[in-house]
Amino acid sequence: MTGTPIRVGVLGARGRMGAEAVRAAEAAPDMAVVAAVDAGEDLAALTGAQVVVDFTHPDAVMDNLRFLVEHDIHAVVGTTGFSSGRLAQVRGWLKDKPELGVLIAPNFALGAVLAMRFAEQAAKFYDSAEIIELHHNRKADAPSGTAAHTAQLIGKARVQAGITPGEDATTSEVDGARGAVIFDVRVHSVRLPGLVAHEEILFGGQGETLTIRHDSMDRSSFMPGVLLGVRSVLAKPGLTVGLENVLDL
Ligand SMILES: NC(=O)C1=CN([C@@H]2O[C@H](COP(=O)(O)OP(=O)(O)OC[C@H]3O[C@@H](n4cnc5c(N)ncnc54)[C@H](OP(=O)(O)O)[C@@H]3O)[C@@H](O)[C@H]2O)C=CC1
Ligand SMILES: O=C(O)C1=N[C@H](C(=O)O)C[C@H](O)C1
Repeated sequence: MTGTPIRVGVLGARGRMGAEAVRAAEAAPDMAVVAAVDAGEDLAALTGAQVVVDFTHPDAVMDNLRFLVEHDIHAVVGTTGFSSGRLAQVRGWLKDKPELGVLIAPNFALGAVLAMRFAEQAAKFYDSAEIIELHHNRKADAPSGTAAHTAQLIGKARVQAGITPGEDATTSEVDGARGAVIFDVRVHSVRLPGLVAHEEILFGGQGETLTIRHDSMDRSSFMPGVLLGVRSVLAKPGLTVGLENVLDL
């Protein structure tokens, strides 16, 4: 490595993803971990960092982000739970910080990012689509941030193509049996021990179906994306949503 390493802090450092991020950044030749902070610990420990990676909880992430922006620290955020209202709030905080970058990505796994892109492309050709996301049973939020983002991409692509959602003859339903509706797309959440993070995007058309599936078998799958995020956020001011925006897709 030549040059000074990027000073990295990790929030949620003792969690499943945070611990993995600490290990990955420590192993990266161009990074040095200068702070590892978990729940109940003082955020002031992060003030020596150039970039902080956040894998905490949807209830905690906005306070963390406000602190980071206030202290001119770039942020790479994997924590889920970002509504359009929350994103607007972050944009507002960044208005007076023209050099600061925040990257929020619902999924850092390359395959998951590609699956979302492929789903967005397929959405123009099918009026019927449903998503099944499958995760470990320690996950706090449902549906997953990835599934919600995928549904949004499909919904927007359909609107752009002038496609209305296809027929669904269901008139009698046990509550929840047809899943949650996000941007007119049905999303079904499975929670089981043994799983890590999986998503299936199903399209139905005349006499055919198309299934796009991604599996994270291990949390190391997210790390190349996290490290790429840390490297790119320094040169990408403002709010960026989605790793696809720093990949050459
Ligand atoms: N974008 C992506 O690619 C991925 C995103 N995720 C998302 O990342 C988030 C974390 O997932 P995961 O690691 O599995 O969850 P964990 O529960 O394993 O880890 C979260 C950690 O954050 C800690 N924490 C909670 N609040 C704070 C706070 N205010 N400040 C500092 N630390 C805090 C928790 O402590 P305690 O347990 O004591 O509360 C815990 O140690 C989730 O939103 C998940 O959906 C997960 C995988 C990939
Ligand atoms: O909690 C998880 O584990 C994951 N969360 C993210 C999400 O909600 O999409 C990303 C990945 O699916 C793993």
